[in-house]
Amino acid sequence: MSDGNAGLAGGLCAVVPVKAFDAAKSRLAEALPLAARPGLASAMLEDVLAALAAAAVLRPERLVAIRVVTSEPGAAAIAARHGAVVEPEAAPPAGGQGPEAGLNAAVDGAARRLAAQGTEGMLVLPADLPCITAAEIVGLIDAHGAGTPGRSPAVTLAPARAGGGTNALLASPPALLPAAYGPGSLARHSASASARGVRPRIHGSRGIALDIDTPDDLAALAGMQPGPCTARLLAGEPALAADPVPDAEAARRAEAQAAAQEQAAAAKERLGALWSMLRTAVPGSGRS
Ligand SMILES: Nc1nc2c(ncn2[C@@H]2O[C@H](COP(=O)(O)OP(=O)(O)OP(=O)(O)O)[C@@H](O)[C@H]2O)c(=O)[nH]1
Ligand SMILES: O=C(O)[C@H](O)COP(=O)(O)O
Repeated sequence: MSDGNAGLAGGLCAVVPVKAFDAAKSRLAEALPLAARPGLASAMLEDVLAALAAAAVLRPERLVAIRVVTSEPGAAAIAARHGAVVEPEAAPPAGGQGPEAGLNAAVDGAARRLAAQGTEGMLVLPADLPCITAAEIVGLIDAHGAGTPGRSPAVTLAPARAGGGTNALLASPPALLPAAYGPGSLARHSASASARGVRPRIHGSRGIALDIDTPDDLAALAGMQPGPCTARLLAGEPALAADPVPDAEAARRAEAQAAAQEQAAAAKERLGALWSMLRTAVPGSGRS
């Protein structure tokens, strides 16, 4: 992976915007006291960056750098553990619109810098996706397509499970679209791509779809497999000592394991559907 600016031209740079930990996750106020929210925000960031670092090992020629755009001092140590570079965020424009003004300004600033450096594309992921896996990131990057010099513009979007949000935004070139986060942003990002003559690819992915905004999202974590830092936090265990940046073999094993789990879940779903079809088609075939 690039150590910052060098060698970006041929690939994608991941950008993770991070709000100050002590202001983050305010919509969880009903479920989590203020004192618990910075810990959750930093654990989820740790899991997102670990998944990105592992994906960079699996697709070294495509995912060439990871940047964390933030004014949060505590993000530096976390970023460093995963080979990510911190970029200070620009202040949002005065009178910027809505609570997402800071997020949109941070992403647009990162996109402009990447465009100026000749980077092929940008992958924006929020820091609140505790279930994201390296295999899912690889799936997203592969769906976006191979990078070729002077490739045509492309946009790939991964939806949030709720609220019409955008949980992953891949744009080639990086500043193709202005960031338009906020409720219903998936439709805005899609329309913005179409207006530029680019048909957006919509790439659904189960772990990426769960961003933790509300108490309902926290409850949804119960049926999912969060990354190790978030899992330990939710189990009330002390934080994990950071895993080192994964080697290629460990990343491949994790990818194979995640793919096997996904296949097993899909097979179970197909069997369930087949069983209920049979029960409908052949009355009295059910055991109940
Ligand atoms: N750099 C930067 N990142 C932001 C800003 N606002 C939100 N983010 C990040 O954008 C992603 C999505 O954020 P949200 O879920 O909208 O905001 P949040 O602070 O995590 O949660 P709420 O306080 O409940 O809105 C997360 O990674 C946030 O850390 C901002 O002003 N600057
Ligand atoms: O547009 C979005 O997806 C959101 O506003 C930003 O993320 P959130 O769903 O975490 O608020």
